[in-house]
Amino acid sequence: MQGPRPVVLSGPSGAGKSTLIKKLFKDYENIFGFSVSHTTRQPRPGEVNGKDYHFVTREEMKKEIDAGEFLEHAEFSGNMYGTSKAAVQAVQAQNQICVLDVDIQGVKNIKRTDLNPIYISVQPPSMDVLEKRLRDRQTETEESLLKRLSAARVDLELSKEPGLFDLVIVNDDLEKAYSELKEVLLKEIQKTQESRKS
Ligand SMILES: Nc1nc2c(ncn2[C@@H]2O[C@H](COP(=O)(O)OP(=O)(O)O)[C@@H](O)[C@H]2O)c(=O)[nH]1
Ligand SMILES: Nc1ncnc2c1ncn2[C@@H]1O[C@H](COP(=O)(O)OP(=O)(O)O)[C@@H](O)[C@H]1O
Repeated sequence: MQGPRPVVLSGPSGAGKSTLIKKLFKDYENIFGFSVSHTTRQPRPGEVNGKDYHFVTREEMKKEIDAGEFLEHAEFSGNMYGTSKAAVQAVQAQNQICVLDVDIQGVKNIKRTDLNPIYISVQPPSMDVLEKRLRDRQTETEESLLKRLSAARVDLELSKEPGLFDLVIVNDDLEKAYSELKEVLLKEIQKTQESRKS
């Protein structure tokens, strides 16, 4: 039997993807599995290697890309990010719903694969709110923050392409955004819960 459909969450840095994913994983332990990406950026305080990301050097990552080990990869804000085939396979081997957090280039590149996920865009209510949330998060330098805001403008423009996403969630009120996310995933969640009983 085919396993559950994966889920791709995309949208500007600071839109709330990680927050929504963390809520989902807390409420549905064992139903979802995170596709742990590779990145060349530095870990933030609290981030765990192998859990949040595989933190690697540019050389290591390039070597693995050349060896054909990646499903997709992209350059974002001066760093490399990518989804290894192993990251997705590890989740699918557990028969869990695989959740991928990728930028818009990732969305476009995944469309060329046979992954067949549900594509969801998480968007901020406005650029001003996005800037405030990114500043309040206190993870970025001024330079990195400005790069992210400029990438966000491009992202929001490109996201308007008809048919690119199955659902756009505007993350104004967190609980409302989370309900919308759960609703679109309900069928896959139920299927996965059922398969656990048999
Ligand atoms: N294409 C691609 N983008 C990724 C991947 N992992 C993370 N990203 C994206 O890279 C961007 C920056 O991520 P990160 O540095 O964690 O910052 P944050 O989104 O502000 O928390 C976000 O848009 C992520 O969705 C990946 O494996 N592939
Ligand atoms: N609906 C919301 N209202 C207020 N703050 C939010 C909301 N959603 C997320 N945040 C906060 O905004 C910041 C960015 O969210 P985060 O999940 O890190 O975004 P992303 O993973 O998309 O980069 C975090 O500090 C988070 O706590």
